Amino acid sequence: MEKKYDYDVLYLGSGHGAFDGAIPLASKGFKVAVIESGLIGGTCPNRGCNAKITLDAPVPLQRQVEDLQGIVTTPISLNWPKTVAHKHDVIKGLPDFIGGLLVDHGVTLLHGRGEFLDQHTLDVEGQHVTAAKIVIATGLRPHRLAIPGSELAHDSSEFMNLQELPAKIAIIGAGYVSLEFATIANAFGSEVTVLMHKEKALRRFYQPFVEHIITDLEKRGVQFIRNAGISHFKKDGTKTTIYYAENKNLSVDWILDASGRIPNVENLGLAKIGVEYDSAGIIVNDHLQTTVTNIYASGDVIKKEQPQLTPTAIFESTYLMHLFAGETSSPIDYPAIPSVVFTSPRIARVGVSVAEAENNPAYTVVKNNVLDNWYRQVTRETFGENALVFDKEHHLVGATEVSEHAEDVINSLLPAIELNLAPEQAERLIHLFPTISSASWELL
Ligand SMILES: Cc1cc2nc3c(=O)[nH]c(=O)nc-3n(C[C@H](O)[C@H](O)[C@H](O)COP(=O)(O)OP(=O)(O)OC[C@H]3O[C@@H](n4cnc5c(N)ncnc54)[C@H](O)[C@@H]3O)c2cc1C
Ligand SMILES: NC(=O)c1ccc[n+]([C@@H]2O[C@H](COP(=O)([O-])OP(=O)(O)OC[C@H]3O[C@@H](n4cnc5c(N)ncnc54)[C@H](O)[C@@H]3O)[C@@H](O)[C@H]2O)c1
Repeated sequence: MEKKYDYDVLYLGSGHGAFDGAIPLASKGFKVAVIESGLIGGTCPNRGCNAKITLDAPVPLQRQVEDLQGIVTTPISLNWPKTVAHKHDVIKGLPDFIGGLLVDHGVTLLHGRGEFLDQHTLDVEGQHVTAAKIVIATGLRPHRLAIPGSELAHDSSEFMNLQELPAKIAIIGAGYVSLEFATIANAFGSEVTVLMHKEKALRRFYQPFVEHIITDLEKRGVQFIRNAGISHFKKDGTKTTIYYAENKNLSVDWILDASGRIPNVENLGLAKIGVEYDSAGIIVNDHLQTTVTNIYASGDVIKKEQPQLTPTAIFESTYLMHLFAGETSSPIDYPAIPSVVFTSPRIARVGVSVAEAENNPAYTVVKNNVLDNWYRQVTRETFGENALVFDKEHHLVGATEVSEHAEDVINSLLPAIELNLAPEQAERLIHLFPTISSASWELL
């Protein structure tokens, strides 16, 4: 260590953008500290992925029972308060577990809000802490609509902690959070209206597949209002009224503002020390280095093209660990990063998008109705489409699927894309049979 500093590496934030790198770095003998103002582990374990997927778990089960009606005769009903309590049981130990891992590997945990005093010093609630290198991993927070009454709306964390599910819910926006939570709230019995900003939902996904999801949710009673043009919210006794379009209004019990997430870059002293950022996040070079040489950024707070997901944050914090340990000096080389929206059916994708491939003669797009595969008849799946993108040598370079098993299909196909497998190499990968993996691999 450079002796003049308290630590070799100091992380601001304790999410996946920090702890996945901090733990192995400390194990290698580096002096490491993590500053956290909230729950250890950040968004994903406490109010993101882990919490959400526990609330979602009964939904695909309900769909499967629907598909197997007659074979399975038990009536199925979903219990919201018990699911929320179960979610709490699943996630409540995670901050202590992750904190324990950090401390057991020699990382110092500093509880409190951190703010830069200079390029090597942070103030943590009055304590001055110095480090040779600092990683900003402060993540995102929910965006709030800038309209009168916006304080009457709630965010995704509040939704996941609702003890009773409101009878009538409006969801603003049509991104990941909106469509996942519309699926959950509808399955648990709420009357849901999604108010879209523009014409399209889930803009990074293949639009014909996204429309299948919307059509399915509409059949289940979810209402979609495109180009809603919301002007304001107003409290109306126990209800809240949403005023939108020209002179239209909608009275609901609860509003979820899912209009996006914005980077935590304010009040960190960044401008004072010369770290550049804008409304999309912190600006970094190809070594995740900010405009100040000893300061790096990791995870969602980075301004980037890659999806702002947990696996991306893990990859970045792991890359920085290797960089700091002197195990690489190369620029970060992102692999193919898959993404999935946990609607039901799910939509998942990886690699070259269908839209890009359809406009580029270097690629061939092969579309499959996944129900043609006998294995999908086992659970009587009712819907599923998939689009595979191949290059001229028939290497798989992209895949998108909408179906109840989309996430497993994309996970199965991922090695073919990332390792650029030639058809004869793909043939050598044998999958357990019969499984969704073997059924997906057959498509190659
Ligand atoms: C509802 C929801 C569902 C999601 N579902 C998925 C999913 O299914 N799959 C997936 O891959 N991704 C999902 N994500 C995204 C995923 O949660 C993030 O990509 C991931 O958590 C990013 O990690 P991070 O470390 O960059 O940021 P975060 O996990 O947000 O961590 C940042 C930490 O920094 C702390 N912090 C901020 N400022 C300061 C300060 N000044 N001082 C001290 N501490 C500070 C915060 O308290 C926070 O703990 C979901 C997100 C949400 C909101
Ligand atoms: N399954 C997953 O992996 C998962 C799940 C949830 C969240 N996430 C992560 O969290 C991030 C944030 O998710 P999100 O759904 O909050 O954001 P998002 O960017 O996916 O969607 C935001 C939506 O709000 C709309 N919008 C923007 N401004 C608006 C306005 N003024 N009025 C009305 N609508 C407006 C946008 O058109 C868009 O439909 C995602 O990008 C993703 O990286 C991932």
